[in-house]
Amino acid sequence: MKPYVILNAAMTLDGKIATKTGSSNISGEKDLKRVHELRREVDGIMVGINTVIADNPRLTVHKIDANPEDNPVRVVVDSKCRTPIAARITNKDAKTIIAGANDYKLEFIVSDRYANFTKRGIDFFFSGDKRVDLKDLMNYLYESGIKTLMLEGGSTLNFSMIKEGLIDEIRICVAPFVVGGKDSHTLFDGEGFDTMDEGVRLELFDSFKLGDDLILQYKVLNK
Ligand SMILES: NC(=O)c1ccc[n+]([C@@H]2O[C@H](COP(=O)([O-])OP(=O)(O)OC[C@H]3O[C@@H](n4cnc5c(N)ncnc54)[C@H](O)[C@@H]3O)[C@@H](O)[C@H]2O)c1
Ligand SMILES: Nc1nc(=O)c(N)c(NC[C@H](O)[C@H](O)[C@H](O)COP(=O)(O)O)[nH]1
Repeated sequence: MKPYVILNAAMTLDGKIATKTGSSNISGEKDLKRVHELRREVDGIMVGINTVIADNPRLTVHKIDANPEDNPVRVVVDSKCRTPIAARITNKDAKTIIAGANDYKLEFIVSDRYANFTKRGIDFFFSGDKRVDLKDLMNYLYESGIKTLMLEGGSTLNFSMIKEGLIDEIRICVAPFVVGGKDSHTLFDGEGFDTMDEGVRLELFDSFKLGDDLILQYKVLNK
């Protein structure tokens, strides 16, 4: 079993979710409120380790009225357990799970870092050898009570998740500017598919303007 997974992201018209320097201020104010309403609705929110390092996000509901119990469980996909101990996702505002890979587990669980994380109440889940096995992780999260999960990037994790058929819905904010750059991060990076035929098919079920931005909502078809 797996949670119902909604990928949410903001991109420029040219499909970039961050520049090569990591600059990623894309959504307008109204879209940020929409994002926080979605955060309030879901049981969990997941990002890749590079997003934690680049953005130091809180992953809590803080741009709209909310109670502490509205915060989703935060999940970081972090094979080598590189999450900085001072990262905001380690604070007490919400529960946090770090998902690591088995090849790095033994060394990590005897370290002072591990002791520090567990002292802060952070949970760990290990699966896969060099990279986190995302199917196993989804099953673990579902069994832990996370029935709906918001995926908030970045590009590499987004591609692995869609390639493995783990994304159910995609909600995209398209902002009215372009930044270009072959080294910018796009909505889906990873290794990509070789042919268009292999592309994951989507069905647009809603679209609307929000402030200056355009919101596109898709169901994922061939999972
Ligand atoms: N505009 C937006 O909506 C938005 C949202 C989130 C992130 N971002 C941007 O995305 C950038 C980071 O994206 P990224 O692609 O470098 O990193 P990422 O956040 O996708 O993290 C990827 C890392 O996760 C780890 N990982 C472990 N198991 C994995 C697996 N099975 N599949 C994939 N990854 C696995 C690996 O260490 C991998 O390098 C940042 O610059 C951030 O600002 C933008
Ligand atoms: N929807 C959306 N629009 C953006 O313009 C943007 N940069 C992100 N980026 C996703 C990132 O994971 C974090 O949402 C932000 O870094 C905000 O951090 P908070 O958790 O609110 O502290 N997401």
